[in-house]
Amino acid sequence: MSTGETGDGSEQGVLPIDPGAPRSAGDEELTQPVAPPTKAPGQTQPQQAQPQAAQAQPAQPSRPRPASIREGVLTVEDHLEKILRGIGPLAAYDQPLVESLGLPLHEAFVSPMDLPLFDNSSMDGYAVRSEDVAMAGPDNPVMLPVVGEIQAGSAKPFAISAGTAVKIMTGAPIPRGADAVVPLEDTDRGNARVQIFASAKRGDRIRPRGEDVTKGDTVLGEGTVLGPREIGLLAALGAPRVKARPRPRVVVISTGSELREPGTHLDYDSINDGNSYMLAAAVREAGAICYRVGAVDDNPRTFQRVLSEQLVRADLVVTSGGISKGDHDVVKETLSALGTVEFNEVAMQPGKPQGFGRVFDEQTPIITLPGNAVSAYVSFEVFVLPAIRRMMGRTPYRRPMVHAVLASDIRSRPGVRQYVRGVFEVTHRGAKVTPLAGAGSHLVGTLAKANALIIVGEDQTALNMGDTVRTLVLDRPF
Ligand SMILES: Nc1nc2c(c(=O)[nH]1)N[C@H]1C(S)=C(S)[C@@H](COP(=O)(O)OP(=O)(O)OC[C@H]3O[C@@H](n4cnc5c(N)ncnc54)[C@H](O)[C@@H]3O)O[C@H]1N2
Ligand code: MOO
Repeated sequence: MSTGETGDGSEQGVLPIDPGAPRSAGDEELTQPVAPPTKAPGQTQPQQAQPQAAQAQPAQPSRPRPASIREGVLTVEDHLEKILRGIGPLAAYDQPLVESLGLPLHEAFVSPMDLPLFDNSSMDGYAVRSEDVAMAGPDNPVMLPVVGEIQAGSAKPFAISAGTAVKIMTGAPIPRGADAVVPLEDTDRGNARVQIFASAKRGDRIRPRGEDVTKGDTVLGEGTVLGPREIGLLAALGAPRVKARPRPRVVVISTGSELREPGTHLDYDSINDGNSYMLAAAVREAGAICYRVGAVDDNPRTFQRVLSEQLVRADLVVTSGGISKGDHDVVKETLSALGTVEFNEVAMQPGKPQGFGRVFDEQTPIITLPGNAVSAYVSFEVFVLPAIRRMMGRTPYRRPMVHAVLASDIRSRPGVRQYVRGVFEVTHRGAKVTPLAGAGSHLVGTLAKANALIIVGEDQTALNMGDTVRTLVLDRPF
């Protein structure tokens, strides 16, 4: 059995797309214009195109809503759509080549030159005229005077005349008049004169100009995700920079007066700030640049000050904690007052409380995640990862789902989409996923054992051993 990838992870087929990326059916409604890059004082990268503010563009219920979801609760799709509508692709500009690793090429790359750029030798040996060595053999050496030596990088324009040879190194330009190279091993390696013990045909051991790439060829299409091979090719073609959307700069802030920096003293009532490290790593894994801000306490003034200080370097802010129903939910309290961030209950577990909007004059997008570690992780996977990919112009935005056979029963309550931690493996019988025991949103030990999230739909209350289930296989590049 194959692992049956089902394409984009969207449940109902809505795949919002950025204007620069290839389109597929159903994308039109979220196509947005991209403004030219602008630079605010102190910014190191052009700002992202400003799409509609979240509150100005309420999510349109564009697909059937599972019947079991309570009124007033957003579906996962609704919340994701709201985020993707509210966060546009960053404006593309020239990126240093190595920095472009993992970014999609903004426009097709047309080769400005032939590769190889000139006929050159594929071996160390002697450049000759093939007709001069046509009769050469082990018992019938041909003796030729050596009129010079050409190394790779030698600028000397060489030409040979009939009955002569030039010593030549791998990669060096073939002198005019020569049409073959005899390798050193088939000669006596002479310097003034050389004995040649093998014949050579026209073109032997010559790498001809334009053999690999012809000037004017489209060598990399628009949207090609740049890896080491593509970057190597671009450099070989003389491009020190390449046009791509930049890596988004994501500021990660965790909130909670109980949080301490790992490695510092813990009182009986304090815990280590695991989330900001987990989220920072996830941001980086998604291909973005992360600025991890240590934990801030539950004082709204502190939170507001830290947030506003950070915006100068943020294309996106991600917070964890402080958004549920408690008395000291600092993120919700502070940002609700601004009126540009909406907090909702989303029909998912873990990850029920969520928020999204824009903040301050910069109108920087902010995604607020719940504080429970597993909730923060799952929320990142479901909402932040697609947003980062959209900013970079990487499609699909969402991780493709994989079908796998369930190894033990799962029970769920109706009205929420459950993301159950599991272990995915491919056995000789096909793809299999085993749910891990322990559903608590605080269980980071279990989270670290998982490599997959099993999806239980909103209207499903049970998945049984042997069922084929939808699974997000984590950590896989896509
Ligand atoms: N009365 C209700 N209480 C709660 C509800 C509810 O609906 N009614 N929802 C629960 C759910 S579900 C979640 S999820 C959490 C989300 O709460 P917050 O986003 O406000 O998060 P906090 O209260 O700040 O923290 C929750 C939990 O996570 C720990 N935490 C927070 N930050 C970190 C961090 N950076 N590293 C490690 N652990 C962290 C924190 O200590 C708490 O234990 O609310 C439920 N409550
Ligand atoms: O929804 Mo909370 O995220 O279950 O723990």
